[in-house]
Amino acid sequence: MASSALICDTQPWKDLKAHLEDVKKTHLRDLLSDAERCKSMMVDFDGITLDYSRQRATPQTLGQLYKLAEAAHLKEKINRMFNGERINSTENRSVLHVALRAPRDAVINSDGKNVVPDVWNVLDKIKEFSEKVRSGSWVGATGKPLTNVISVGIGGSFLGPLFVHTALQTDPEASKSAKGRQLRFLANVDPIDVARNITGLNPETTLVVVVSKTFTTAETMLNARTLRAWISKELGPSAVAKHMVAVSTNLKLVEEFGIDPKNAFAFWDWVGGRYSVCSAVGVLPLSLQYGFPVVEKFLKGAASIDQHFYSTPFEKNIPVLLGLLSVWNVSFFGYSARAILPYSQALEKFAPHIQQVSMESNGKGVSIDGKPLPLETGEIDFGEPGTNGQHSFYQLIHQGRVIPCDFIGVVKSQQPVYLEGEVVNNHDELMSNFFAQPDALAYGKTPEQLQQENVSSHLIPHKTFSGNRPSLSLLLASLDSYKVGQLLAIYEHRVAVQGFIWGINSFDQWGVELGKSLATQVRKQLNASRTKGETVQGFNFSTATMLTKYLKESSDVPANPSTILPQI
Ligand SMILES: O=P(O)(O)OC[C@H]1O[C@](O)(CO)[C@@H](O)[C@@H]1O
Repeated sequence: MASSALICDTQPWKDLKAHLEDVKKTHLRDLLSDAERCKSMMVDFDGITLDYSRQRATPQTLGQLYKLAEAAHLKEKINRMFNGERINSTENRSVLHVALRAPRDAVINSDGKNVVPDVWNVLDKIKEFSEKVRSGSWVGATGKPLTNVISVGIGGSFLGPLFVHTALQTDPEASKSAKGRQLRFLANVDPIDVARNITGLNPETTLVVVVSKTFTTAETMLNARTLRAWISKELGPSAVAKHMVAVSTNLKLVEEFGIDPKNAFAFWDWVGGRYSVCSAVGVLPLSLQYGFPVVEKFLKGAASIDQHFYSTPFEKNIPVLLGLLSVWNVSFFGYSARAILPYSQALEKFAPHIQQVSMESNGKGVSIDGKPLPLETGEIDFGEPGTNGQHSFYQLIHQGRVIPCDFIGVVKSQQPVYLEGEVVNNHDELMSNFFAQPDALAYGKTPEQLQQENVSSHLIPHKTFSGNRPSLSLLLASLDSYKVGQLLAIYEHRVAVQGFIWGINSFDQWGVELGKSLATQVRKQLNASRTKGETVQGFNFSTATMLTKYLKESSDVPANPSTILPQI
């Protein structure tokens, strides 16, 4: 790709900097008194309402952000992504997670080849396999049906599927079809995680799905070897063929591990790990748990947003609006964090997933051409479901630092509870908070209001809320598998929009490599010290001292214990 100007050197960027000073003059509570402005800041699409009227922005800000999008060639970049161009230039790969949820008859090319038939071959294979396992026609080595699944993977091979699983558990249709089945996730290399995962499970009725794009990730491979040993010890080595399957782009390593390639489910290098939940990475374990039809609905939800993102003018395009407003908050206001606050317990794993999608994608220091960036990209994403978060970190959000918030609410509860004699049901109670918090942040409370309430003067400074704190609200009609797919795709594309505007590569992750290679050196040292008694060398004073202490104090841990971890 030809080298291009940094976005911060363009005129629209400079104009926005100047405009910022104007916007800062008006408090959000005054912006909110303009009903016409608020009306123009609401978008409805396919059961989703976005209200961004509580952003510190005016219609003029939006106009200027569209000019910025033009300067960043946003539309062209979106098209290049959908056209399968190799926009992940440092890895020379296309970025085609949208193909994973495209309808069977769609045509999406990578290198001149339509990838959609390959996608559907794997989906059909997953459908067939998961139906066999669920119906009991595929059984374990001792002839028992496999009712439990442990999905072994980390990062993108874990967080997305966990988020979707946690959300689907509360969907009545999905939970009905999951009856009698369990799905667990093993990610951490901490032995506690493997011990917790196998606790209460019988290997005779357990299927292990090893999920790794590369099939080289240290944590996943060690956990996979540990579970292989657990199965072999209990059922004999030949049981592995019936009890272990894999999801990977590296089918050669899958075979070398001892998993029959017939039981491997492929995906492709044009799917980034953190964008892989719609590939076999998520679709296989979720189909085993809920059945393929439920997962197909989830894919259709994501596809509905893909279409919306691709074809809707920016003024009504939810991921584009969200992306532009995030750039506005991060790069102009200098707000470096973003809170993701779903008022839905079913979405408790949404923020952890988006943390990876967003922070691994956009936490970059150079432009896509390799030029050092004079601006910060990405933001610190964190979040918890409301109302739990209100009793935890909201104090800081209300009176401490300014952190733009995403409030996500659901109109119809998945599992309504009504108490006799109470008019406001439990979901109404939850949603009362969803509606109240954004206004509390925006309006705040002035010293004059407190005086009128006869608050003692020494408490007035403590009870004052400055307000003027931006948020946006996403209201979903329900939270079935279709909506979960939509929500996922909205955030995936929002992150891409931010990266496209900042002019970075949102699809590589070189920043995770250095720590991995240093861990390899430490691992070698531990091995040499434990097996040959070699002293610690080649590390700085601090690391050498701590490592030596660790080796000394863990010397009573046997190097090669012959038993598999106890269950806890
Ligand atoms: O699926 P794999 O290849 O095991 O990788 C797991 C994760 O590790 C990372 O490479 C980061 O270390 C992520 O990008 C990826 O999702």
